[in-house]
Amino acid sequence: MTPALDLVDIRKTFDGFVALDDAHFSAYAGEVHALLGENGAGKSSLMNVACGLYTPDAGQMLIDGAEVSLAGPSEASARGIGMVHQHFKLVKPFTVAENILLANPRRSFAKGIREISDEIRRRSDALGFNIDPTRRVGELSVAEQQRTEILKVLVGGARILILDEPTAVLTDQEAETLLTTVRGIAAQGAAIILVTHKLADVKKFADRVTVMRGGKTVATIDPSTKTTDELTELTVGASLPLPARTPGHFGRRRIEVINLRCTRADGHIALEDASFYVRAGEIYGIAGVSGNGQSELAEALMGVRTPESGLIQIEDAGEAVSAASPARMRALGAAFIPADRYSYALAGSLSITENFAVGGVGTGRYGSWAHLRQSAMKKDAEEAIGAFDVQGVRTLSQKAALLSGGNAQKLVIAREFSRSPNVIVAHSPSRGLDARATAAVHSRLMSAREAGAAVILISEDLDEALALSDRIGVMTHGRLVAEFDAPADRQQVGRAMVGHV
Ligand SMILES: Nc1ncnc2c1ncn2[C@@H]1O[C@H](COP(=O)(O)OP(=O)(O)OP(=O)(O)O)[C@@H](O)[C@H]1O
Repeated sequence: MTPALDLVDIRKTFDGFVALDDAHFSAYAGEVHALLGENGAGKSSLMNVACGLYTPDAGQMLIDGAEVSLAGPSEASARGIGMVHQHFKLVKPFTVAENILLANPRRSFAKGIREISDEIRRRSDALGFNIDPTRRVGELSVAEQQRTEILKVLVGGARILILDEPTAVLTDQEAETLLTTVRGIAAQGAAIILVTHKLADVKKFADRVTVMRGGKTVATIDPSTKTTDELTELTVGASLPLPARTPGHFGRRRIEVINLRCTRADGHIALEDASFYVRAGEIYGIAGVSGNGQSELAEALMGVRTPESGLIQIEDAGEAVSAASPARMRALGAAFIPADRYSYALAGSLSITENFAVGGVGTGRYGSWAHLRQSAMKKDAEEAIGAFDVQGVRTLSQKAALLSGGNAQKLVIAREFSRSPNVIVAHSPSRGLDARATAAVHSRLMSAREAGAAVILISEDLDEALALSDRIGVMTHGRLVAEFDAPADRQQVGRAMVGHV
């Protein structure tokens, strides 16, 4: 059989840095082929070659056995290659239908917005996506935006579908549904490439897996022949368990959220009467199917969304801070790890040093705004990058946007933890991280808890929430419907997440 997509000896360098070193990869129609590798291994770069975003320095690309040289992403799309990127490429003020129109001009202009909206509804229903084509993308949760991206490439007629970490933001149930759907799409003749860090998904849903390390392909195997530990070892070395739970020593209530209410721009109530507190030395997990108010809660806590009513109180602040700016929240000792790091945590066009030091500028640590002490900024950034193992940093003046997804997240985490915060709001903090980096983030959260910080962990990964949290609140439809003390029963929490309390 001829592969639908065949990448042979692909080499790609960036300013002399070798990101892909004779990498190879092939995918057949009808298969789900997973691509594994640690953060910075070259997975996204290889797939960016496949979808016409990067031109390789050397190597061959074949579609259905015929060599092609893609002029750009639109040629890739015309040849049936569709990629859903880790960081979405949607226009937030536009509706779902407008975004899909924009991405598929040749198909959709002939059809018009009404027909495209009908097609989106039909496909969305068939896939169980529940996406309304008339909603603005900026009002959608991260998971809903991802479903929109998948619909976008399917409407575009993709038959070689590249999904870059599609389950990173989904709950078990959502991930299971999505991957089952994806298997169905493969069974109908598409080649599915699944870039992921989730080994359980690879074992359950992939027919083959290719592992990359340092820009090279190290193996292509049948995942059912390996255990999860063996796959981890092949990817990042020895497997790393979650940190052992130490008994909690809880202090006073450090942050309290009282009757918070937020309404989305479309009039939907996103948060209703949300109330909870977190004590010093405690991790409070918020579990829930994404799109149930978690993003709005995180935004309100970060100070980027003004609640309609309710309070957020931080101990010792002497004031309720429900409408405080992010700067004020930070001045009160809060640190933020948002789910959407490129919208809220990093300025991609600024350098690594600038992104790292920005939080400290207001404190006077780096001199005044007019006379910034660049050397001190660089020194701190360099130390943090070493301590947090941010890889792929060629120079500190390199733009943050050029880091791989996982390493960009590590940069955010390095900056936020370096301030010894007393309140931490972490939303899907291990999203896109490989096993080693995930373990490092988990142990950082545990150490912050031991140092007396109050941690709010909003996570769509139930295992992560269960392993780390001292108490877990479950959100559905914008309300906290149940609360469990550790050790919480997985089944019970799962039932509460789908509305059976
Ligand atoms: N446009 C670019 N310019 C400069 N360097 C780049 C560019 N794209 C990727 N790189 C570098 O190439 C290396 C491989 O990155 P890539 O994004 O392919 O890794 P990845 O395996 O997808 O990682 P992750 O799991 O973190 O997403 C990284 O060191 C990254 O910084």
